[in-house]
Amino acid sequence: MWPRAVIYAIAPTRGIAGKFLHMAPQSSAGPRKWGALSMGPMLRAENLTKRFGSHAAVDNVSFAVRAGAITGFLGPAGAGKTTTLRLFLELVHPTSGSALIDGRPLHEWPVPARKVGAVLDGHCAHPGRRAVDSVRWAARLAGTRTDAEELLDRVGLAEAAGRRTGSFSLGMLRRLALAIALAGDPEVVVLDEPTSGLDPDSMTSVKDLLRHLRDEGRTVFVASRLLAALEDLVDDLVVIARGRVVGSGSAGAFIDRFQPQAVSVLSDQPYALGAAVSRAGGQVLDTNGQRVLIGGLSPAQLGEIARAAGIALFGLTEQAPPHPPAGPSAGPLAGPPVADAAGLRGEIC
Ligand SMILES: Nc1ncnc2c1ncn2[C@@H]1O[C@H](COP(=O)(O)OP(=O)(O)OP(=O)(O)O)[C@@H](O)[C@H]1O
Repeated sequence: MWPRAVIYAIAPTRGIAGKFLHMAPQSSAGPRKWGALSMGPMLRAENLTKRFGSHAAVDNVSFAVRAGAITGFLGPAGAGKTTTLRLFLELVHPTSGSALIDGRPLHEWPVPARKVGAVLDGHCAHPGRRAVDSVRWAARLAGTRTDAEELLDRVGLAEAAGRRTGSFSLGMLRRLALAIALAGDPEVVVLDEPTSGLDPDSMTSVKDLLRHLRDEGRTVFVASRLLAALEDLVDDLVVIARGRVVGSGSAGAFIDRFQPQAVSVLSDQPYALGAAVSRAGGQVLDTNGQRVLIGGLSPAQLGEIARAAGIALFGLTEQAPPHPPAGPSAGPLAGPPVADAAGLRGEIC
């Protein structure tokens, strides 16, 4: 069942490739699947539980992540995303159940760094060491011949390759962490909030890199609280709340299913915005001073259109559909759908 408290917002980003995810059902009345079965899984959680004392951070979770796709792991703060990633990486041990990578626990792979590269936070290099040396070191540990300079170039750190990382910004450290994770030429890349704290250009380049990794045939599993951070990136989604998977499947189908019918925005150029919207095939449903109600476009599309036209948007709000989607598990969306003033962030909670 989708919980009533699914609140969401979508950033002004491009559309999503509609692909499918294979997921092991948790029970007959278990989490919602909105895609069809497809390729075999690369990551699989089976009845996975992790308790900290009496608290189940991850509660009997089962899901699978398709090989060769980018899968988003979406959930609010405290949902159990990081704990699940840590379970796959064997940084914590499950209370029960299993977290398998390509059918085995990570430690059973001869060189784990060649199977999985992971970034859970941006702090992974000695501050006194040069970036290029940290990447070389990681490559040496994994036994690969990775060209550290080329890899740093791929993550946008070519200029900083020779610098000691103690002076790096958060965004640079995140890129460096990604380069270190990729030094083992891994089949699977696991990332926790990889675009958090990055400026828009850095976000775009990190997302482009992740798409390249997918296009190279790697499996990318990326956790985020924000659908906006994933929407234009992921093929599939697994959604977790309060330690339980509440749904999984095609990201496009997820968005379509919960797409509101109208988007309300504030703009100091309402007429120019209306014209741009009409040119793009959307409809201006209503105007009231600076507030414009737009139909037929997602917030993501609207953001793109406004950005392309050089029009600033403020107070973007999604309007819940007047009739909730049909189906036994598609409860009405509760709470105010939110997107912040710039329309750059959204949250599922
Ligand atoms: N080492 C720990 N000891 C006790 N409780 C923990 C520990 N690690 C996580 N938790 C708890 O488990 C729950 C899930 O935490 P987790 O960090 O996995 O969530 P999350 O979805 O990654 O959240 P966020 O998006 O804020 O990082 C939270 O209630 C958290 O407080």
